[in-house]
Amino acid sequence: MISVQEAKRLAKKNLSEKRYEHTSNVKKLAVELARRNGVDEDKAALAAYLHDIAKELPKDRLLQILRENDIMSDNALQRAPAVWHGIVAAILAKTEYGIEDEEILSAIRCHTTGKLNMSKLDKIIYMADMASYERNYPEAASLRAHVLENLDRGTIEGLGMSIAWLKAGGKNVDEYSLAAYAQQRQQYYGGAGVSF
Ligand SMILES: Nc1ncnc2c1ncn2[C@@H]1O[C@H](COP(=O)(O)OP(=O)(O)O)[C@@H](O)[C@H]1O
Repeated sequence: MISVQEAKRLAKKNLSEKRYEHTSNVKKLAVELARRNGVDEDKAALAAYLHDIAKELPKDRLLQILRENDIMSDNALQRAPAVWHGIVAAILAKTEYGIEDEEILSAIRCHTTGKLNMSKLDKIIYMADMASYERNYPEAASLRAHVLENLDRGTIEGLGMSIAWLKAGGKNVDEYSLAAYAQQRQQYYGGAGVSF
């Protein structure tokens, strides 16, 4: 498996300056969240550096990688192209960078959508991406404060906000997000109804 330093170098090499800056901020928040929640900080750093590694690949290249790695494609071809880059990043992490750790691969794979049964690391990368330090939508700072205070509750808030934004923008919401949101709410708040 590659080192954190090597993952950092790969992110720098493969991403534009702006996206590298985002990635670097995701890493900072992910490591802080890992520290606060008893999660391995190196795993968080590795997943953070690699989460967007496929984001700037052209769509036809993403499609090719998904087709060539059907078994690892997590149903991508039935899902919106906007969520492909995380799945492809996990495929590259495994096949090109030798990452076998399923927790790291899962966190990279589901970073745009979440999924059922999210681990702490899945939540950390999902939320570090959504609330990273350069995000400037109005709720970004409070969402970041909330997730730093409580990972489970912050993740429910993040999933809910993302679903609401997508719906308001007339976009289809990935099934994985709807399932994650319903499950996390059920687990955290008990029987409280889901409003989506
Ligand atoms: N849960 C979702 N279901 C469907 N599409 C989504 C979902 N979350 C994000 N998207 C779409 O995927 C795009 C990329 O998401 P993401 O990787 O989180 O963006 P960013 O580049 O800001 O990190 C978003 O702009 C949005 O259109």
